[in-house]
Amino acid sequence: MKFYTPANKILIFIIKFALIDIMEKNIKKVPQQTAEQSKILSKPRIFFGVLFIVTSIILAFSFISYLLNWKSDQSQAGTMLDKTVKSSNIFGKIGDWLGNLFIFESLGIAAFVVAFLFFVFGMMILKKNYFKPWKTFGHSLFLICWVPIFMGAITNGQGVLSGVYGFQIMDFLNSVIGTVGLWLILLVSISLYFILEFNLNPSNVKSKLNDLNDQTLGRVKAMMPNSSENFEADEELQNEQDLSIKSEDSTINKVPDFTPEIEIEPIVTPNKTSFEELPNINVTESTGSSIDLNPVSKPIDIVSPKTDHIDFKVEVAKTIDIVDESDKKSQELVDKHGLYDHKLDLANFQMPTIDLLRDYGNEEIAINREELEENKNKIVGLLKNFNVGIAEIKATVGPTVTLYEIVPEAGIRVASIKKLQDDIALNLSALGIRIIAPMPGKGTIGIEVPRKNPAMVSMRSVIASQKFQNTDMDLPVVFGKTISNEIFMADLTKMPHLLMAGATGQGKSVGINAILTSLLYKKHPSELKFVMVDPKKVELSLYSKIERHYLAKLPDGDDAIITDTHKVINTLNSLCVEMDQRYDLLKNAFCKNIKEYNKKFTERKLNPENGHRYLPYIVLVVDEFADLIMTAGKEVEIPIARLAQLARAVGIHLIVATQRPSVNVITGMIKANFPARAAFRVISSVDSRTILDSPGADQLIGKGDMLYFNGNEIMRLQCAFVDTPEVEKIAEFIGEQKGYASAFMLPEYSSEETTSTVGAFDPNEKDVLFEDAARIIVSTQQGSTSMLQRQLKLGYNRAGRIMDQLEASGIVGGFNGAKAREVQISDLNSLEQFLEELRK
Ligand SMILES: Nc1ncnc2c1ncn2[C@@H]1O[C@H](COP(=O)(O)OP(=O)(O)OP(=O)(O)O)[C@@H](O)[C@H]1O
Repeated sequence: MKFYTPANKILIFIIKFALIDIMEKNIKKVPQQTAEQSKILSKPRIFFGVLFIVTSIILAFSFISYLLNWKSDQSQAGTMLDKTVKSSNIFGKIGDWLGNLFIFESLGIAAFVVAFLFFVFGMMILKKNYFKPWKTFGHSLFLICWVPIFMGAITNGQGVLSGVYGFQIMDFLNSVIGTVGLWLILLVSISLYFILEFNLNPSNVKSKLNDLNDQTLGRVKAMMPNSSENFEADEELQNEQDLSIKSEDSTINKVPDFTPEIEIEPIVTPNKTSFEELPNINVTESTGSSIDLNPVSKPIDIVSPKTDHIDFKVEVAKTIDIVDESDKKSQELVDKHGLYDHKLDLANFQMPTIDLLRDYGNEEIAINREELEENKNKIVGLLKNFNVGIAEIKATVGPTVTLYEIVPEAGIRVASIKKLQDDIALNLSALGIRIIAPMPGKGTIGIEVPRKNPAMVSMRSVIASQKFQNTDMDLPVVFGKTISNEIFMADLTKMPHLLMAGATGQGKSVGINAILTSLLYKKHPSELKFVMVDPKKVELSLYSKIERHYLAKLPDGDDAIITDTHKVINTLNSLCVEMDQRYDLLKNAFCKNIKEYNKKFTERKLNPENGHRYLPYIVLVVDEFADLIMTAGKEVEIPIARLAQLARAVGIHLIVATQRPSVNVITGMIKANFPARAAFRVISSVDSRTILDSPGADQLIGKGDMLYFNGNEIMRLQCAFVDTPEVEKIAEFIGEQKGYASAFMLPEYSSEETTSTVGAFDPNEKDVLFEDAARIIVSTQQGSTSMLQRQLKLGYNRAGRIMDQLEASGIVGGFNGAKAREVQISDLNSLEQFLEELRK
């Protein structure tokens, strides 16, 4: 079968041209370009645009004509130059040739898709963006592949509907997999296509049908009288409308007994709510006219038929128009450039694949009936010995723990069962017995008994689960499975910070890796950055490979993974600066949180020239917090507490882990701001109380057995297991892909001791960019080195030197801690005079 048929060549040419056009569009995202400029079409564009559209029309009509006459015309092959032979095609022999080429010899009726592509392409060249290029080409390609084979299967190659291409592939498939297989492929592929492309699944279709139903019902209801009062009113209205039809030349204002028909545009609901308290005013929905929402709009007079013609004036507040104006601008930008795509810099970035995670294979929960029966008998027997009668007992088998739920007989006190925890543990001779009395929301008492042969919960199984794959959480963190074997996930943005504790060797590092892995599997590098603090130096070092993709660091930081306590202090303070800057951006954009802000930015409602940028989430991971507190104390505690208190709205979240959850490490200030806690096995019940405010973590069995407290209730989970080689593979997979030029730069922060006193200003030694920098600083009124870095594309050291010179010359004030320096000159005119003076 020939691949390079003329039809295919044309298709390839179209795709190439489309790619060039799309790339051109992306490159041309220059904000200064005005809407007018972009609308002007160059002559070649007009020529080629029209050429493509005309070609598409010729193709389409030739194809239609060919389909009607192909039998009689096919015998004329090779008579192109013979004037005596006439063709019945609307475009003569050329039309006939085109039809033969595209329909008979290649694609069958799918040739119309080619004609359509010519049309789309012509439209794109003329900058009429009615079609989304990628989607259109995607759909077209699918149809070009699928339709001929399908037609071939239906017609069995008879006629021209399948074309040679369709028939040959159908024939080949038929011989390889048989007719049933062929139909199966066709049906599965078209179903998949609809499901994936149009998100058609039964629930979706059902909800869409429901919506449609609701809308229709709503409309019908709106037309129906819903009370006798309304009914009467409607009758009156009907009478009055009849009247109004009779007196055709009367107007609303002139005729008192006339109820106006007002069509409310979709944004203004034809509301009963705003009008129903007014007696006898009927507002009906109709088509044709609309309320003018312009500020100059005439007041609308609504005349009530019953109340002696009291004028009711509705005026539209002018502010609506202001919003409309800015919305219009952003809409224009969106129409021109599309929505802002934060992934564009790393558009080809591939998310890690599931096969990077190991399949451990032993995840089936094998129910050992003997063990269950034995434990049940022991529990019942023991409770009986202590005169605790049981009405019912039920067991739920989880990966590591079996939960026995008992309903005690009437009159038994819960406290008396709780007291028996140690006795039950002794009797079952098992570690890790936990009694939950009562089980929240269940009316039972739970006894968790560890299983003799626990099942492994692998990271692979939880990442591959539908629950994780289909989640719409902003920062989904999958911990593992609950004791009823359900996958447990939580949204880090809702936590909003997580405190983890666990004695050494109990699964804390695996837990951190599980959290990081789940985020890496869901978030694009443009959406998420990690700040990693690892005083132990070995736990998080694996992640250094993803520095240019996912890590954030200080401008002068050598390693993105911070191991030095002094640098930790600077980084935490720098995060506080980032937090403050983000709050300023949110304030200027009138947004309450990062989600709203990023949405506005994506919709091009925020101007990057005013400092706005797409804000990735930042997750700070501290592996050994106790060590930091011991070496740096308050210097670390204060910024951590500040971040924990304030940073959630601006997308900065903290995960702090410690081996020793003692009160001098997890102070009241820290604890109060970390509602979500995860506890692996700890040494004593005092530690358990420090981390969870209740005992229990000391009763865990280790190896990822954990308790998770979400602020309300404590849940027992089995943490998913992800081994170091798996994390290494994921980091390698990401690290090998194209990344950003460097790690995400946090704002500079230098502690007071590190900023040297700035000497006297020497005009001869000033940097060549000194004046430009001064203009930027004065025009923005922000004395920030990182802004200079960004605007002038400088390294940190040079920008810092220029800032020192600006300070020495008196243009900016001294170093101001976490805040930007004060700018001493208020406008550009004064600055120019000042620079003139300096030049003398
Ligand atoms: N979720 C889990 N499932 C199965 N086994 C686990 C799980 N988590 C941890 N383990 C086992 O426990 C061992 C120790 O885990 P991990 O390294 O996470 O401990 P740790 O608490 O971080 O210790 P340290 O603080 O000393 O680093 C692992 O090597 C593994 O064998």
